[in-house]
Amino acid sequence: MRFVLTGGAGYIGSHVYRLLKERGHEVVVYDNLSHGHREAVEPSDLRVGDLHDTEKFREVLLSFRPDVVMHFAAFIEVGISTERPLEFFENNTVGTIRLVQAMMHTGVHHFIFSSTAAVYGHPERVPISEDARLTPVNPYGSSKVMVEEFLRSLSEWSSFRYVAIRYFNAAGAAEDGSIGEAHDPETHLIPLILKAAKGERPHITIFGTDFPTPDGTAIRDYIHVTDLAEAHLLAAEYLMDGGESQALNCGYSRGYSVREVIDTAKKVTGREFPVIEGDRRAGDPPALVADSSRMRTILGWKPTRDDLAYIIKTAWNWELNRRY
Ligand SMILES: NC(=O)c1ccc[n+]([C@@H]2O[C@H](COP(=O)([O-])OP(=O)(O)OC[C@H]3O[C@@H](n4cnc5c(N)ncnc54)[C@H](O)[C@@H]3O)[C@@H](O)[C@H]2O)c1
Ligand SMILES: O=c1ccn([C@@H]2O[C@H](COP(=O)(O)OP(=O)(O)O[C@H]3O[C@H](CO)[C@H](O)[C@H](O)[C@H]3O)[C@@H](O)[C@H]2O)c(=O)[nH]1
Repeated sequence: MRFVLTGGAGYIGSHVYRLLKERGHEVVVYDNLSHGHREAVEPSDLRVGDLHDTEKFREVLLSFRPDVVMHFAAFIEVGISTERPLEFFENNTVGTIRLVQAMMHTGVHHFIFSSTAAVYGHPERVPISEDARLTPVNPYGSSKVMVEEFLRSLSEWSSFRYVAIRYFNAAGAAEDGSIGEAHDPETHLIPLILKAAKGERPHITIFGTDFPTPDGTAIRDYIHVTDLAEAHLLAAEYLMDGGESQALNCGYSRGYSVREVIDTAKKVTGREFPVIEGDRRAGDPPALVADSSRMRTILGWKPTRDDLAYIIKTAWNWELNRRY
């Protein structure tokens, strides 16, 4: 198959890029490199361009003629979204509508969208099924819910079809350590713990020890980025086989607390580092765990890396030998 990946020079997109190439597919990455890394992609597969440059994106679609567009490009930092909400609606919501317009005008009708567990806000029940109410609690989550609603309606009234994958917490790195997570600023738990283990940061702070969870710290469903990448390929095959539009959760349906993640990281790295107990981070829900049965049934997704120690081991390998 032929794929265009927006945001393919970023963390998750570059792992999907790698998987698709390994499986023999043809891939073009469209990324403005605002947060991505040139080194993550073969130079001949990279087109540097912005979501808002509709002309340039149309040219890429017309010259490359993809079967499927996978759309990773977005602003991702929840905290920044609460300070600069407009930028998130502009990049994540308006940017996606412009992109889909260009697709429709050039006859490309299959779309995979990077959605997020943040669409659920503070869920009433855990594990969370796709039928749970979408009540985002920050502009980042709202920007993604608006896109999902746009996609749902568009696909009802046109030949456009999509899979929105609601990622839970993507983590880990390619097994060979050649690509991995490199956000700036980095706010995600596992890379921050590993920077403390490496001595690059003085400590790790636990954001909140008074949550209604067994050890008082927040629970998340950490999923290895390569299992997440597999879900994208399955979703593309599903659409190419005529599958209907869907929004699907992607997680292991198993949660770990912040303390459990820190303890596992200490074992995996063999390093001790200071752990500080701090206040809750604004807006953090106590527990986000996916009910991923729909994805397993509809796409036949069978993750093989459901092991927190393995996830941290690959992230540690990357952290010690980072190329970018
Ligand atoms: N990392 C997670 O745990 C997580 C969880 C849920 C959802 N997501 C979603 O997954 C997607 C990828 O996340 P990531 O962690 O790989 O982020 P990332 O920042 O590493 O990658 C995003 C990429 O998009 C590019 N980009 C941003 N705006 C652009 C624009 N206007 N034009 C062209 N390129 C642009 C950036 O340069 C970057 O390479 C995002 O849509 C994010 O919302 C991520
Ligand atoms: O220094 C830190 C960093 C994080 N945490 C805690 O660790 C957990 C995970 O935090 P991350 O920042 O790694 O991830 P989030 O769950 O906050 O958010 C991530 O996953 C969400 C979906 O679950 C969204 O998609 C979001 O974009 C993405 O960043 C949270 O309880 C957070 O409070 C700490 O205790 N200390």
